[in-house]
Amino acid sequence: MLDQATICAIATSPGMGAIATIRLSGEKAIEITEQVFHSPVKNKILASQKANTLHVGTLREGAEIIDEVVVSLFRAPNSFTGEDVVEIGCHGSVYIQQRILQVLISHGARMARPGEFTQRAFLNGKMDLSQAEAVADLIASTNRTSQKVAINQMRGGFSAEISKLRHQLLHFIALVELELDFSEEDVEFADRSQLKQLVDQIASVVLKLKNSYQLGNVIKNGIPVAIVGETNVGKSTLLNALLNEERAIVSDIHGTTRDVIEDVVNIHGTAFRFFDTAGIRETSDTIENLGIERTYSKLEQASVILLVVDTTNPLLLVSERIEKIRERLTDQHLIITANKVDTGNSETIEGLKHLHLKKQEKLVFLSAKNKENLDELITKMQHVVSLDNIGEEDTIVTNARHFDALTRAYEAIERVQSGMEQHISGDFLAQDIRECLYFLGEITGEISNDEVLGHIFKHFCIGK
Ligand SMILES: Nc1nc2c(c(=O)[nH]1)N(C=O)[C@@H](CNc1ccc(C(=O)N[C@@H](CCC(=O)O)C(=O)O)cc1)CN2
Ligand SMILES: Nc1nc2c(ncn2[C@@H]2O[C@H](COP(=O)(O)OP(=O)(O)OP(=O)(O)O)[C@@H](O)[C@H]2O)c(=O)[nH]1
Ligand SMILES: [K+]
Ligand SMILES: [Mg+2]
Repeated sequence: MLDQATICAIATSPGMGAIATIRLSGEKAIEITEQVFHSPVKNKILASQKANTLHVGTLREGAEIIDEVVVSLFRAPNSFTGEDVVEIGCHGSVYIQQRILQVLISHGARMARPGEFTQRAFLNGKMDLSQAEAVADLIASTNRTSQKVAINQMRGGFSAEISKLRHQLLHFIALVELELDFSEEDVEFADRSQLKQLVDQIASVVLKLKNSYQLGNVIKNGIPVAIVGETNVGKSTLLNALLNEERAIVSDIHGTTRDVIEDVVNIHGTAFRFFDTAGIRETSDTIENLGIERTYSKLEQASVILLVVDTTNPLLLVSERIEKIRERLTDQHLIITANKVDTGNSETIEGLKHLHLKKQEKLVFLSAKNKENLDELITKMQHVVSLDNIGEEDTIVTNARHFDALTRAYEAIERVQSGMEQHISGDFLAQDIRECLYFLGEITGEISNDEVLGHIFKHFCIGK
């Protein structure tokens, strides 16, 4: 339900910058501003100004001037929210911004809830729900890839795909219903092989979208990289070097790291989520063993494994460690990171150079302590999981809610597919198709309720 109140909020980051923007939206946006704004132009009335115009003047409380401001006018339905919108550009002082908010509220506006401007844009049909959600993703984007995916979704890329699917599903229902109409005359009107082709095509698109979430999750949360190896090989030193920060404790004591240490860093536009882990060794220490168990579980969860080996150790030992980890991997990429080349054993280094690498494997020699050759490691990590080839047109699902809906839509489609194999009658097929439509409608917000909407918009920032 859309309430009629005129809402206001600071749209810019509080306490930062020379200029701040306060935004009002609603029927009384212009009227309320009128009462506190004074133009130096004689007899200028905001109410009679054209849409999309700017006006310089003073913002006052009674006779007192609070600030010199620029006011921008947008008129319904041509605004971000679809309502009358006024933006007040004032000076960046937190005190001034608060005073202006107070004076607007005392003239009848109320504070906007988090995400309420975007929620109104959705309720007024300016955008669908997945586009509104992309606004939040865009604000939170930290690199080129997450920005690209969010802007594509905000501009309706995902919505267009869903809408295409909806049309195909409706076409399917129409064909099936045609068949039903003629069934008494025993005519098989809808060519079932054509129907089958249509449903298979829909299923493959839904599956593609659903599966893109694996990549979408990586884009949103960073590529998971586990740093593993024996104790004291320099895993924590490597983490610190990659983060450029003394994040983990480094010492020459074996078993220094006990728990998983996690941090995200943006390297040349790609977010990596690193996990420094407890060194693997035989030990009777209970806590350390719990830590080692966590190391193994991170090994499973990561897409890239940095296996750190210590080149000051004998070749045989190092080779044995590599083999042990290889045995445990499924489809993760392995980068064997031969550390401590500054004091390394030359026989070990030579031997490693001749190590036979499998398809998903790479080898890099470096010194974590001296930050020597880190660039080569970074380059190799980027090659391993290249996100650069995400095209402008590719739709990538990054939102758990969408993934959930797609999963259920796909289940419904699978029921249609198996129903067709069993020559089930058209009205049962149509029922599952309608269910599929329902779940797709949840993504765009055609199907929604206050609870779902409340949950989505409360995670937005205030002023958005
Ligand atoms: N000052 C300001 N900057 C901003 C926003 C804003 O609301 N105000 N935005 C807020 O997110 C973003 C830009 N998005 C916007 C999207 C639509 C409209 C808008 O007024 N659309 C109307 C009118 C279009 C027209 O005049 O051609 C419309 O769609 O009908 C404004 C901003 C980022 N920068
Ligand atoms: N010479 C040299 N020493 C290094 C290098 N990298 C790490 N070290 C040293 O190796 C020792 C162990 O380093 P850590 O980073 O704590 O090793 P770890 O693998 O995290 O150890 P655990 O957490 O105990 O498993 C420290 O004394 C580091 O200074 C390197 O590239 N060269
Ligand atoms: K250590
Ligand atoms: Mg450590």
